Amino acid sequence: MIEIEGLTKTFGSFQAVKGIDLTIAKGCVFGFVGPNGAGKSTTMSILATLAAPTSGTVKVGGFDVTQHPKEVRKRIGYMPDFFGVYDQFKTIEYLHFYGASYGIPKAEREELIPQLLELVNLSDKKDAYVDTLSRGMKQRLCLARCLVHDPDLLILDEPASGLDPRARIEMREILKELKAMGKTIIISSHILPELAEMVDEIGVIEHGSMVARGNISDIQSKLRVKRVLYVRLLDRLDEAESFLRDQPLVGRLLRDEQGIHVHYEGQDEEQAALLMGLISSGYRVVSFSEAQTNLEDVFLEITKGGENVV
Ligand SMILES: Nc1ncnc2c1ncn2[C@@H]1O[C@H](COP(=O)(O)OP(=O)(O)OP(=O)(O)O)[C@@H](O)[C@H]1O
Repeated sequence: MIEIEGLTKTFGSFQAVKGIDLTIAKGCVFGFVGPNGAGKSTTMSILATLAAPTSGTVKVGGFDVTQHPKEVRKRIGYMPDFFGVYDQFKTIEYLHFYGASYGIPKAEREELIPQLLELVNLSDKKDAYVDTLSRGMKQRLCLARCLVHDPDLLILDEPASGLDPRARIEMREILKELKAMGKTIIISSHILPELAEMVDEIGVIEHGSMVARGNISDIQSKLRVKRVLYVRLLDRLDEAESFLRDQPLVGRLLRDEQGIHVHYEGQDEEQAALLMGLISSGYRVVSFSEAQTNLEDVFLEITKGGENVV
């Protein structure tokens, strides 16, 4: 659905995008993650035909964004990070306005728009003025607007930003439905955990370069992000702590009342040996488990200085 090769974009002497290659298959939900100013919006606006590449090629559904922008526009729905919503419209009028702009006949719109409102959970707000909607509702309305012409690809720039947890869950559920309808979705965020729950794959961009790409667990293992083990003991915590400190591959230790968090660089084999060592030394281990690696840590690890190129 998306083929990007050697994409660069410069503004004056500043290079915002520095040679990105990216292929996204049809039906994939792809998360584009990176800190503020990394180049996500620039790349997405090029995909949406609103900015021209400085060099490289970008194709959507086989059509080049520079040579065939109209063909590309038919196939995409673009939700920018800042959008206007024409406050004087009611929700339903707003969607009719966009539908008409795409040349959809009135009779067709009469059928389509209630379905779209249903999809984004705004049926009960159809007669509300747009300026009375909450931020989450406006985001969902904007998503419905992107869908009026039934595009194959959705380009969503930070659709969850500024939403409370409940509104984020709603957005995630809608994206799931869109995926089930066969849409390809590229979605950006500067918060990795926010995306992790919604996407099949992620690409991490920093300073205009793609520094990592894959599914979350691939990226974690490629970066060999340290495991964090939690060892809960019945007693002798002080002794266990110094025992653990002397073991190979053990990093930072953090104590709480019942146990010890162990930053550990070993793999499964070594981890099993560590547990055997504790038990054979007489420590009464209640539990020995791998704590979930914090995605925020993974993200910081990937983007520190842009040197961890995967
Ligand atoms: N029209 C422009 N003129 C000059 N510089 C620009 C322009 N648009 C973007 N930039 C610069 O390009 C870089 C990338 O910006 P971009 O908006 O793509 O980042 P982003 O990853 O989307 O960040 P954010 O999460 O803050 O939206 C930034 O340093 C930005 O200041």
